[in-house]
Amino acid sequence: MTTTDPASRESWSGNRRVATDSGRVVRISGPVVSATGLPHTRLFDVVRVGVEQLLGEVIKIDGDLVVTQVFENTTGLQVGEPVEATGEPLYAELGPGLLGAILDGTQRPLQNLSTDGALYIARGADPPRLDRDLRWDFRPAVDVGDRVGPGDLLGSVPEGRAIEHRILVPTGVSGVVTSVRPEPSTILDPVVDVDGHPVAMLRRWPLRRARPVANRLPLTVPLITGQRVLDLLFPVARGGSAIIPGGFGTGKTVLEQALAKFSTADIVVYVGCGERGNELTEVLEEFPELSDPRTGAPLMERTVLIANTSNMPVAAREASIYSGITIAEYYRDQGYDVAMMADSTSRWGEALREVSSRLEEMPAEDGYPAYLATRLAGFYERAGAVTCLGTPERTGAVTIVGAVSPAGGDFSEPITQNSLRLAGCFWALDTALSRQRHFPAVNWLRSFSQYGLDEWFDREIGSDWSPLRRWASAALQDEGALQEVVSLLGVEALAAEQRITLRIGQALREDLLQQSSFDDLDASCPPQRLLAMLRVIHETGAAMRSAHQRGVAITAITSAAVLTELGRMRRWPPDHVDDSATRLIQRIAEEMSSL
Ligand SMILES: Nc1ncnc2c1ncn2[C@@H]1O[C@H](COP(=O)(O)OP(=O)(O)OP(=O)(O)O)[C@@H](O)[C@H]1O
Repeated sequence: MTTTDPASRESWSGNRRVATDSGRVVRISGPVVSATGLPHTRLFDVVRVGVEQLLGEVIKIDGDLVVTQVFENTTGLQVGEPVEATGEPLYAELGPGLLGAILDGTQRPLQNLSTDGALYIARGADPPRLDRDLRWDFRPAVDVGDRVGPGDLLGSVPEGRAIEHRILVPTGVSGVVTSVRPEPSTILDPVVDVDGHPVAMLRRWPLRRARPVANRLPLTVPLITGQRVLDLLFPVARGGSAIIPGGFGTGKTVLEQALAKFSTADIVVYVGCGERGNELTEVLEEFPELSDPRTGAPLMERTVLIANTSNMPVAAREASIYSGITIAEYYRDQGYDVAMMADSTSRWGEALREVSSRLEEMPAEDGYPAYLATRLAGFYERAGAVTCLGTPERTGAVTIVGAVSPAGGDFSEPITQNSLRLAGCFWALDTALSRQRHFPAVNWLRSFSQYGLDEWFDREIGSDWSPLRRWASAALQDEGALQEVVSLLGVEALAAEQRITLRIGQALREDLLQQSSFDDLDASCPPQRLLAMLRVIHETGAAMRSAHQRGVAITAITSAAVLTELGRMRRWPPDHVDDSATRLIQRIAEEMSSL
């Protein structure tokens, strides 16, 4: 067996928290703690700070002064207390047992949820990130004598009902399989020997480094979100990225949660970053109750929740983002389609700003550090659809959806602007729409998607998808322009043809784009149903125009009682949408011709 760097070996075989260096605290400024006496310590090495052994990470080295950010509350910490360096960067522990977990930013299991909405974990606690005692039914995929290399499939264990957890050969390991143990094993038990060296199921990956892949693939398949406004007008690619900027209360969290529940990803990693404790407790209480709309099994069986509330130390927000994306990459490498939701990336940016100001760095725009753009880019660039390393050949994807909370809903602020340049979709939430209770409050004039997915939709859903999508988009734009005229001059100023456009725009907005996340029947809409609804609205426009050409008065056309039927499309029985659409198109045509 060959291993590259033994210090970064991924195959874990025991707890080896060894202090390589030991110094003293000389300065404390909130989460930023400086120490001396750590001459061998490197940037981003993990440190244990104070007598309570608080978890931290080196973020700056200035001569013999080592500056760290501490992921736990530093209240009570005193100058002179010891600081130990471990000589290792921050790692994620990866292996069976991750799915269904509820973790803090540094991947510690969060067990105690209090009733007042706060989440507690004892300071300095260093529990195993994954259960060391649980036995998993390892099913080998290799035989003695097989030659294996990084990323090759060694075997799998069932994790929940939906996911087969694939155990891969760690990076840096290659050779011939010399023994296989097809038996119930803990994550630390060797399951395969390669050239006589044991390989267990647990992996350790540094959080800040993207994982190697064989190949990045073009993004040609959508991640179906179940949200009509997104799938129709601003679809996100599987392996792409999207941001949801929106002012206070515009529906970012509700939308992120809807995506976590209903998108077509195999696995969801949901990171609640710096949001209010009660909001996150709601998520933590609600998710375990939910069942997977696809399999009926508990949704948590394919979900990992990372919670980092606003009352937790700011530095841990960064760790929660990196933990989330590393877990997402881990399942991607197994060949899964993973979606990572981050709510909210602004709170991470604010944490960077706070730490940077305590470091007395030169601030850039709005007080954010000059490296804000690079940090955000490093995160969004970890999205992608890839051919994974190793055999059998498999593809996987990580799609990132990041909420952004600009103060006062002002999209010109640095986090929105920097994220906008990086993400392929911009789903702009609009305060005016949310005040009108138009949800999801995605503004169809300001949002965009850069992914060309028409070909997929035309092939897989219906060949009229892309023409109808273009028609709907143009109709909404035209209606927007006409609304301005109406607000100045009144509806009477419009020609009959324009009043039909106005009514069709209204149908698109109210009967198609609006979708309540709290309506069990309508919270998620498959694309086939969406297309059927769109066809009906399109045909309604045609029927109204032909009535107008026959000389029917415009007020009779736009106020025809049958138009209220459009509002009932969302209640169609799921199995008969095409029949329901055909019947409604016929009925509207008949009623329009009887006017
Ligand atoms: N898709 C939706 N369907 C129905 N109601 C919605 C939807 N989205 C948002 N709402 C309503 O808007 C409220 C606020 O939504 P949410 O908490 O997601 O906003 P937010 O942007 O995350 O807020 P904050 O800025 O506080 O983080 C919800 O409690 C709900 O009443």
